[in-house]
Amino acid sequence: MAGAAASSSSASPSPCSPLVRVSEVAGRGRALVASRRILPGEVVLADSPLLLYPSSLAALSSYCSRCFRSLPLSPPPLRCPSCSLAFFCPCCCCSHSHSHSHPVLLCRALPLLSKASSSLSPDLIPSLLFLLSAYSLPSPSLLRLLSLSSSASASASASAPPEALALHSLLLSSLHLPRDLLPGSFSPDLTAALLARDKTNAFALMEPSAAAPAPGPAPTRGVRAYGIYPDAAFFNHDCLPNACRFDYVDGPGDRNADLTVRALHEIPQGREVCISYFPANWSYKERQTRLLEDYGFRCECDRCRVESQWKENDRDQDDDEDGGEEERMEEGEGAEEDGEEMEAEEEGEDEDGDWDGDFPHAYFFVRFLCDRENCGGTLAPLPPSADGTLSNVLECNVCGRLRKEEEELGGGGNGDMLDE
Ligand SMILES: C[S@@+](CC[C@H](N)C(=O)[O-])C[C@H]1O[C@@H](n2cnc3c(N)ncnc32)[C@H](O)[C@@H]1O
Repeated sequence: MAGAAASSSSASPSPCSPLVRVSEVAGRGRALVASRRILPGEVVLADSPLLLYPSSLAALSSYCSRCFRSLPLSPPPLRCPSCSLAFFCPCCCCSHSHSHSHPVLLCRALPLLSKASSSLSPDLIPSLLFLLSAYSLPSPSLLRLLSLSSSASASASASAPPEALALHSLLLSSLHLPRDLLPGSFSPDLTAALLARDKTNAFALMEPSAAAPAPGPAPTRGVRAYGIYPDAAFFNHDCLPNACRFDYVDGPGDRNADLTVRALHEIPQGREVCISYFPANWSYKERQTRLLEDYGFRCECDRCRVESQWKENDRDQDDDEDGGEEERMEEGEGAEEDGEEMEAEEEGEDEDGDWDGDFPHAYFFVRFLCDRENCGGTLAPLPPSADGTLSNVLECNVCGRLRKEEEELGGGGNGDMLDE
């Protein structure tokens, strides 16, 4: 289960939550560690984005370019008068000055990018949108972005990797961006450093799920935007996380694009708080491949230690049952695990609220993995009430389904669905 105890603390930045502090953990870099006992469902962190950027050019006409809410049909959204490609919510976002809502560099580049897009691989567009957004940041935010970790593989080489050089020259050649619009720091090395931060730290914000989820398989949801969150970027990964993240981008208020991380179960003081960087039902092979390629480390969590001992046949079978491909730190869209098989092998909880035994993920799958077909989300309890009363309702962070927790697990069912 998630989280080695932190070994030593450092003078790292303080996160915006009193529930966690930044600590150095051997072999894992900086980590977020519980500064007190955290209750099931408690909000560990609510973090505002340092940077948000659209996932594609098509997303520009569906989501406000400032707050990334879905654009309403009425009253009509405001089209950016300069680039004509970006839209803004009619009320709150139009009232911001144009340069605040839509940075000049991005605004000037979008028509050029749109024109060039037919001759570019679609895979390059999100990276170009990221670079344009990052190079539009004010210096303190750019420095903050660069202070985040980048995966070992990206930072291992002394010179900028070829993909970064190609993207850098695309900004200059295909887009013909005027030099005077680019910051003085614009360089191939900086482009490479920014791309490495994006790869290691970006969270995907999903397209909205249905307000009242219909029964049956979860519909496939694309990505509306990517965000970099300066404090959430300190969460390390665990294949059996003790927390998971939620976003409510279409919600009310001016912090709609915040990322909220809630505890799945009680977390003792001093324990590292970890999330999963992708759907928890991914196979051992998929997890290890993604973590090595995109995050530069080999996972040695309890679950991986157990699964690394499995016979190849078992693993292949496991791989066949899993599926789905997601980008960045995202949960959802995986295929189902065999819940019945997992239930039969449940293990017990130790005194720290972690699960011991040879098969530590059995309990996790039964209790915290959404069983809706095609979902792959993680379930976390709703936050406790003001007087500390724990909620017995679990919310899925992908399909949004609410499920009432059973008094005891192992009764064969998965609790009552509240929203069917
Ligand atoms: C989003 S950052 C997390 C914060 C990071 N540890 C830091 O020092 O800023 C992701 C990076 O943290 C490290 N990391 C995350 N989870 C890890 C784990 N379970 N084991 C080892 N390293 C991990 C990897 O270097 C990864 O590329």
